[in-house]
Parts: sequence; structure tokens; C-alpha cells
Amino acid sequence: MIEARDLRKEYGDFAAVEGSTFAVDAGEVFGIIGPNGAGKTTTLKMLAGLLEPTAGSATVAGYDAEDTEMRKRLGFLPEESPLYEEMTPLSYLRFFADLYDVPRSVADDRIDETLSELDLEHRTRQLGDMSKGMKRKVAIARSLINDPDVLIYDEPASGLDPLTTNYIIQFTERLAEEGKTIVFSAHNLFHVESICDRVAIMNEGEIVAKGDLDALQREYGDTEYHVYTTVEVPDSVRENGQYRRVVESMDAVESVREAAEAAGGEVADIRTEESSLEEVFLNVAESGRRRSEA
Ligand SMILES: Nc1ncnc2c1ncn2[C@@H]1O[C@H](COP(=O)(O)OP(=O)(O)OP(=O)(O)O)[C@@H](O)[C@H]1O
Repeated sequence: MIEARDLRKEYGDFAAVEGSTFAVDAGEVFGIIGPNGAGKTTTLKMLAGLLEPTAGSATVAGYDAEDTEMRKRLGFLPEESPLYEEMTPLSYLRFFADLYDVPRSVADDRIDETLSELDLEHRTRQLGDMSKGMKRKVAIARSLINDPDVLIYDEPASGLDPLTTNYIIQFTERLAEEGKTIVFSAHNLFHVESICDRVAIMNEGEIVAKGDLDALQREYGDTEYHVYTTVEVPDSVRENGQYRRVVESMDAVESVREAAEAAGGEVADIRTEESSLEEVFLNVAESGRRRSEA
């Protein structure tokens, strides 16, 4: 559904994005994570046809990113929405519905439904008098006004309180369940972990790792293997009546198993505890830093 081929954006002699390549399948949720200035917004704007790449190309549903047909299939949520302060949610959303040629009756039903789903109160209040969370909800409703297949959301939950953040993440999750293809950027890895199928990790304009979360965990995570045995051991090292050891590799698990069997006991349970995506992210960033220092 989305294909980015060697996307590059230069400002003078500075490359904000240095050749991003990735593909997103229909119905997939794809996260782009990375520190401030990594090139996430620049990448998303090139995907959405809002910024012309210096080199490379992006297609959405087979259309070039600048194609007007593609724009009809796409909903974009900018990090900071340029809302018209004196408008109300209704007048603002009707304005965009007109731009997309959505018939008024269809638009009004859609606006009503989306604002209800987003639990947006004060629909007649001017946008300039609304809280940041309310404005973000209106901007999300705007991204859905043309009923797009593809959503590109730039940090949909940044700068919001935990409750509103949760609300917006759950709402995005529902959109994914409805079959929308979603690409979004985030700092908060917890959100990425909870709703993404695959992620790309960006650093200094480059995608330094990408893949499904399990693969990234395997490559960059630190897996701990916990072995529980029934071998007789002093009470001081028992946990819930069992001897518990944390070892670092499957080989070490095997040697614990052999030792347990030699002592007449048996291994009762082996559990693995994987790193959080947060740790994976830090490990990727650290290995990138070491590479660039070398
Ligand atoms: N119009 C511009 N002119 C010059 N440099 C720019 C321009 N837009 C972005 N940059 C630079 O490109 C780099 C990538 O910016 P970008 O906004 O894509 O990062 P980001 O990953 O989205 O960061 P954040 O998480 O802080 O939003 C930054 O160093 C930024 O200063």
C-alpha cells in the first residue's frame, strides 16, 4: 500500500533524510520511531506528498505521492495542526469536506460520528479557545473526513496528558482494526509496542533498523532465561519453594539442566524475559553511535 524507495531530503548540504526504503502492506500499522531530529516528520511529509524529495520516490496505493488521486486516499495528521482559531469544529471540518468534494449530508454524518467516537465535547466552541487535546481530536477528525484508506500520523499523542493520550492511542487502534493502513511516528515506545505490526528505527536521517517487533527484540534485545528447578537447595535461595536462576543463554540453561539432573532433581520451568522495545531502541541507538565513532 505504501512504498518508499531511497527517499532523501537535503537542506543545503545537510541531509535530513538519507535514503529511506520501506514498504507497508494494506491494513498494517507501521511505526517510525527515533529521537528528536531523526527525520521522522520529513519522511512522513514526503510520503504524504507535502514535501518534495531531493531523490527517491514514494507511492501510496500505487499513486505517486504528489498525485491528486493519492491525496483522496490519504489522511494526514501533522504534529502541530494549523487550525483556524476562529472556526468551530463543525465549520472547520465542513470546510475540509468541501475541499475533498464530500457531499454535505455525508460529511455531516461523518463529522457527527467521528466527533462522538472521539468524545469531543464543546463542538460549538471556537478552536482558538480549545485545549490542546481537543484540537488534536479535531485534527484527527479532519484526517478522516474523506474516509481515507491510508493514515499518516505524525506523533498523534505528543504533548497530551496521559488520559487523552490513551484515548487517542485506543482510537488509532480501532482505526487499524477497521482495516486502515497506518504509518505513525512516535517518541513513546510504549504506544508503538502496543499497536504496531512493524517498526523502523530512525537516527540522524537514517533507518538504522526495521522489522517486526519480535525480530528487533531478537536482534537488539537482551533476553534473559530464567530456570526453575526442583533441586534441593538451601531455603535462602529458594523462591516460591523453587530454586531460581537467571542465566544469559540457552547453553547456560542446558548446563543448569544437566547439573539439576546430576543432583537428582529436574528442571521444572524455563522462562524467558525479553527486553522492552525501549531497551531495543537504546541498544540500536548505542550501536549506531559506536559505528559512527569508529
Ligand atoms: N525546512 C528545514 N530546513 C532546514 N532543516 C530542516 C528543515 N526541516 C527539518 N530540518 C532538519 O531536519 C532534521 C530532521 O527533522 P525532522 O523534523 O524530520 O525530525 P523528527 O525526527 O521529526 O524530529 P522531532 O521528533 O523533534 O519532531 C532536523 O535536524 C531538522 O532541524
